[in-house]
Amino acid sequence: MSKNKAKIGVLLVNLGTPDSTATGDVRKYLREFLMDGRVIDFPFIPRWALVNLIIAPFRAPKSAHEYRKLFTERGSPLMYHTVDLTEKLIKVLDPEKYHVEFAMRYQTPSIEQGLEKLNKANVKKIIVLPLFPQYASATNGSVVDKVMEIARTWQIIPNITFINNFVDHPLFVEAWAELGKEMMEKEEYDTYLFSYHGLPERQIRKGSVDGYCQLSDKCCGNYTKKNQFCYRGQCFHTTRLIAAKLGLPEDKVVTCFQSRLGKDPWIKPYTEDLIKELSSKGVKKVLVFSPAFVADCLETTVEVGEEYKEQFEELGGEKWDLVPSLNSRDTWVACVKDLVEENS
Ligand SMILES: C=CC1=C(C)c2cc3[nH]c(cc4nc(cc5[nH]c(cc1n2)c(C)c5CCC(=O)O)C(CCC(=O)O)=C4C)c(C)c3C=C
Ligand SMILES: [Fe+2]
Ligand SMILES: [Fe+2]
Repeated sequence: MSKNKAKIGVLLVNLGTPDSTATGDVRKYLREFLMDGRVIDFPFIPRWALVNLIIAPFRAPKSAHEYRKLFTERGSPLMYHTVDLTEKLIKVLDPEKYHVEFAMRYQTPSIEQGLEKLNKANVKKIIVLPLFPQYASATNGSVVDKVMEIARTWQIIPNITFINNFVDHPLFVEAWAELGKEMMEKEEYDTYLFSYHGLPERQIRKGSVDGYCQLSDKCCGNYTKKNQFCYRGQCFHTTRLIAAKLGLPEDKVVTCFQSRLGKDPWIKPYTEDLIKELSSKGVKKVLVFSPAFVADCLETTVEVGEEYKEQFEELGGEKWDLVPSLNSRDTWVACVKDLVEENS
């Protein structure tokens, strides 16, 4: 390819993380994140009041304490794993064809900074890959919203392709199966628990085609064109694909949802309820997957790896092992490469 030919721009977008574990930085992060109307989908005034009068003042110190357990000498895992993934992707993609940048939906580096770099490089097209395997308005939808808010101010808007979700990409499934297999070679487990980030039920209903999703096993238990964008349906589908790849017995596999915030109903079953149920049935050894995340972060390492583990052990559980996330694992890098190339 000629050196003068315009390249394709690739923007990987992850959620974002506080700049440091200082309470002020955590508060700044929470404010930006939770004031997004796709995350807390209330009208502006009630959202502003909830975030600024309740969540930011009271939650920020508690969250900062949690982030102090998570950060390493390289900083936030969510950030450095995204950096590593980007660097590895640059190495495997054709350098004459692609210009790769990464950004965070909240805080830094911003989507605006990432897009400006691609714009300055005169790319002919931009592929945006939100690093969330299952589509949700609060994550992938919000990335699309932000990219368009910025691009609409440009005089020339190149072609922009958004990758909506990648739950059934074979290399995504393969990467999780490899990780699971590595854990299963060292230990035997009674139960395989798949814990996904939760969402308010109303956000699923708002996106439900013809009222199809009743938040039951009947609708979310199948993956069809009616619920192809239903977050809960996609999570159950992810579990089925990974479990099938690993040959796990169906009656040993459970799916649940973590991180509920506030009093409104979130999608069920809640992870903490399932832990109680499993313990009461005498389950002792659990292998936990968290495939709504592609990098280790607060939600995996601290919430699943420490807090839920503690709950399980207090109820008599013996083993609660968390499968590490995809991070910058080779099969995952190959998956991202393929997603980029097939959308070029
Ligand atoms: C209404 C609140 C929230 C919705 C909806 C929500 C959806 C959602 N989030 C992720 C991924 C991540 N969330 C993370 C942290 C986090 N999430 C919320 C709230 C909602 N998320 C809060 C308040 C926090 C901050 C932490 C805390 O104070 O407990 C993270 C971790 C970031 C890190 O720095 O490590 C991720 C990743 C998804 C995939 C999702 C919808 C499907
Ligand atoms: Fe979240
Ligand atoms: Fe459903």
